[in-house]
Amino acid sequence: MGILTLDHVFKKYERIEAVRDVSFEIHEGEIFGLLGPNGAGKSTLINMICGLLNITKGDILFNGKSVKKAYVKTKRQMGLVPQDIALYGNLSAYENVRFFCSLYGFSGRELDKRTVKALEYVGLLDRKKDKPTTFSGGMKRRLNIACAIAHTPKLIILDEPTVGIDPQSRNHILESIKSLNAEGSTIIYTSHYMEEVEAICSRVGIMDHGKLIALDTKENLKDSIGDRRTLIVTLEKMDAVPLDKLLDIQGVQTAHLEENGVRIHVDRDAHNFDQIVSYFVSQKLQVNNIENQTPNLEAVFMSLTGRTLRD
Ligand SMILES: Nc1ncnc2c1ncn2[C@@H]1O[C@H](COP(=O)(O)OP(=O)(O)OP(=O)(O)O)[C@@H](O)[C@H]1O
Repeated sequence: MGILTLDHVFKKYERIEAVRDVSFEIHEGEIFGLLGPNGAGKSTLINMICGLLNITKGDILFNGKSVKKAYVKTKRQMGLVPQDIALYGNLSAYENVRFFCSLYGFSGRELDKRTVKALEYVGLLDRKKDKPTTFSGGMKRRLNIACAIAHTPKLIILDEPTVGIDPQSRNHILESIKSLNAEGSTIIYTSHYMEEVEAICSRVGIMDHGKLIALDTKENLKDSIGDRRTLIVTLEKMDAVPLDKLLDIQGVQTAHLEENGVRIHVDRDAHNFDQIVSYFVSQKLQVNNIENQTPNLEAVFMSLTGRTLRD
C-alpha cells in the first residue's frame, strides 16, 4: 500500500468543481510531481491532503488513515510548504523555524538542534539572526521550507515553491528536496514548471481542469508521445500565418501559433523538413530558427490537451 491514497476525490467550491474524481497512490520514498497549469486544482488537492480543506466526496488515506479525522499523530508526519509564504516578520529566521517546530511538540536542546539542521538544509544558517523582512523572495521561500521540515515529516508537500524566485534559490531548493528525499522523506512537488518536475521527480501526475489526465513515470509519459517530434519554427514577423496548408504536408500532425512562430508536431520518421521551410518561404515569412525538440513533459501536456502549460 502507498503512503498516501486518494480515492475518488472531489472538491466543489460554491460554483466551481475544482477537483473531479481524482484517484492515485503515492509510494513511500518517491518524489512525485504534480504538474498542471494555473487553476488545474493542484493547491486544492494539496490542501485536502493536509486536512486544510474539507473533501466534498471521496477520501484520502495517509498511512491507511483518513485525513478527514483529526489524528494529530498522523498529521505530525506531514510537512506542507504552502504556496503563500507564511512567516512571522517580527521574529528572526531562527525564531521562525523554532516556533513552527515547537508546534510539533519539540523543546529544549532537541528543538535547537532541529532548528539549526533545517536552516542548514536551506542554506540560511548564516542569516539565522536576521528577520525575513530583510530577505529576498527566494530566501523567504527557503525559510518557509525550513519551517515545514524541521520536524522531519515522513511526507513533505511543496506547493509551487519556486514561483517568482532567482535561479540560485531555485537550484538550492531543488537540491534540498533531493537531499530530504535521500534521507527518507517522501515528496509531493507541485509545479507548472515542467523543467523542475523533469529534473527531480520520478513519477508524474498531470492535472487539468480538476482532473488527473495522466499518471506514470516521466519516461513512460514521454514514450507515450514517442510517435512524434516537435518543430519550433521562429519567424521574423507574425503578420499572417495560415496554418491549414501546413497540415496538408505529409507527416504534419498539428500546428499551433506561438508568440514568435509556430509549433508543429510531425511524425517521428517524417522527412518533411524541406517542405515545411518551403511553405514558409512561399508565404513570404522569414524563418529565423527551427528547433527540433525531443519529447518532454510540456509536449506530453500539449499532446493531451492541445495547449501549453502556460497558456
Ligand atoms: N477558495 C476558493 N473559492 C472558490 N474557488 C476557488 C477557491 N480556491 C480555488 N478556487 C478555484 O478552483 C480552481 C482550482 O484552483 P487551484 O488553486 O486549486 O489550482 P492550482 O492548480 O493550484 O493553480 P495555481 O497554480 O494557480 O494555484 C480554480 O478555478 C480556482 O479559481
